[in-house]
Amino acid sequence: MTDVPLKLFNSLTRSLEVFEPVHPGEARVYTCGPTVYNYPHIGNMRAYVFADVLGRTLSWKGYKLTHVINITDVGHLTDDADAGEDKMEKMAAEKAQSIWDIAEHYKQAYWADVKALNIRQPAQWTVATDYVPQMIEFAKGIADKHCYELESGLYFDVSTVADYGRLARANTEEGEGRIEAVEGKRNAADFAIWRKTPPGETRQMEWDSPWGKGAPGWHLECSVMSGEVLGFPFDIHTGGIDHREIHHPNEIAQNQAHCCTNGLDDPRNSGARIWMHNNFLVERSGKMSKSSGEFLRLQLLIDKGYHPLAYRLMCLQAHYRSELEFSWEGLGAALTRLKRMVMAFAKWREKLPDTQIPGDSWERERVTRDLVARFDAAIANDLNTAEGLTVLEEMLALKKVAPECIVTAAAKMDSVLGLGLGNMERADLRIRPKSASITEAEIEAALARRKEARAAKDFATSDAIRDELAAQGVEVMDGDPLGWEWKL
Ligand SMILES: Nc1ncnc2c1ncn2[C@@H]1O[C@H](COP(=O)(O)OP(=O)(O)OP(=O)(O)O)[C@@H](O)[C@H]1O
Ligand SMILES: [Zn+2]
Repeated sequence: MTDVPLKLFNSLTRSLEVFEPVHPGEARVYTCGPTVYNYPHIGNMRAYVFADVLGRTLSWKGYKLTHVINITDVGHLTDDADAGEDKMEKMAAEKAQSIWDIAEHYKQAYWADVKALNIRQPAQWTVATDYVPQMIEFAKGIADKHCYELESGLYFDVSTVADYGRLARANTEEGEGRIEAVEGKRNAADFAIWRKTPPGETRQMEWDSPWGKGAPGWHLECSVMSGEVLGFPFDIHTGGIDHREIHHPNEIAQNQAHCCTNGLDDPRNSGARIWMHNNFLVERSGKMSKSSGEFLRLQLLIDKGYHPLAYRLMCLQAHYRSELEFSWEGLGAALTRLKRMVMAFAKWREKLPDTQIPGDSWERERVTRDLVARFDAAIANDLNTAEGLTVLEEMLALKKVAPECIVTAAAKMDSVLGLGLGNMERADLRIRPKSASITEAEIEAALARRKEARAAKDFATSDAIRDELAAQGVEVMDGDPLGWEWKL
């Protein structure tokens, strides 16, 4: 069944590669986590839905997965390169709160979204500020050969490693034109691995180091946390497509320097074998961003009555390497599709015999075996979740198949998709929008009265109830094929 080799798109080579684990039978994955200076927008969450599907796929393929996601609570500047202020310091100043409080609040908010989207818990969440001593050690190890000191910090000289910027395929001479000119920098693309606190200033977060009081650079953080927990080289490093341009090339440069110093002599040792990137969720007006004022949070979707897993499904409908445009209509369509799947699955579940069903029951029938194999081939082809979904739907639409075969095969497919079909009822998908003035219980009570009136052929009362509900924004849907009866 799981014998189709897993192929993944490696951004380093810009090609599909068969996954060959560094450690037989294992898969070690590092995902760049959020900078917890603000709520994540749903675009950010696309990056974690993608990483989650990757992890689930590796588990499906039988690898023992170790997944690490970090929490950045220091060092990420308002520009990915060396320009601007520390995002955390800036927000703390704006809110007149301590950075630690800011970090805690937004980390919890992020975790709430992770849970709502059925993103599995990684083996470890690494928090940047817990690893500062290791970051200093790492920097000390590469400082002599690869770095130089300026007034503002310790800088990495990108000309000291072979083939810098190959991930971005950027022209390093121009440094993409985004890198702030710092007096004394040897190459435009050189970056700070340690930022000194300017004389006369105190930062809320600062540590002593051989280069003076200061804070680690954002790129250093991810090199250190990934190497510490997973060991170089590990299998897969993931992040959003923007990280392909600056953050990950800089991580790679540091990893190369570190690995060479530590006897892993290949000058192109990038730290991770495969680098994978999800494309952006965009709005009609452009890339979604929380730096630009109003932004879409998962909670806003819920407040408007959309189940968060409809957003997960929306992500799965697109390939992770394609841009995905967000629209409310698209989200509504995803919710309807999810409802259909949940209801179809529930129908099969109702038909199950009372006995305990073995998880491998799907292997008994040819049709479910074939469909699981097709699902496997889709997912093994660089995570083609869109096709995986249609295979699942095709199976749920079958007739005259033993229900235990369908239910176990669907549960198996859902272990990759993560839609939670097994523990959802259609009523769970009906969320009352925050703006609604009427409660679900009130709606249900009104509908029960209306049903009685109709049974008694009292159509005047029945119509009056419908009109009352309409006045409160509730649309009664007689004969709704999905059996939803009402919507707000
Ligand atoms: N619109 C988007 N669609 C998909 N992924 C995104 C989008 N914007 C950011 N990401 C990814 O989300 C993850 C978390 O990013 P992070 O917390 O650093 O947010 P950010 O870069 O400060 O956000 P923004 O720049 O949108 O304000 C990263 O992997 C990043 O590449
Ligand atoms: Zn990172």
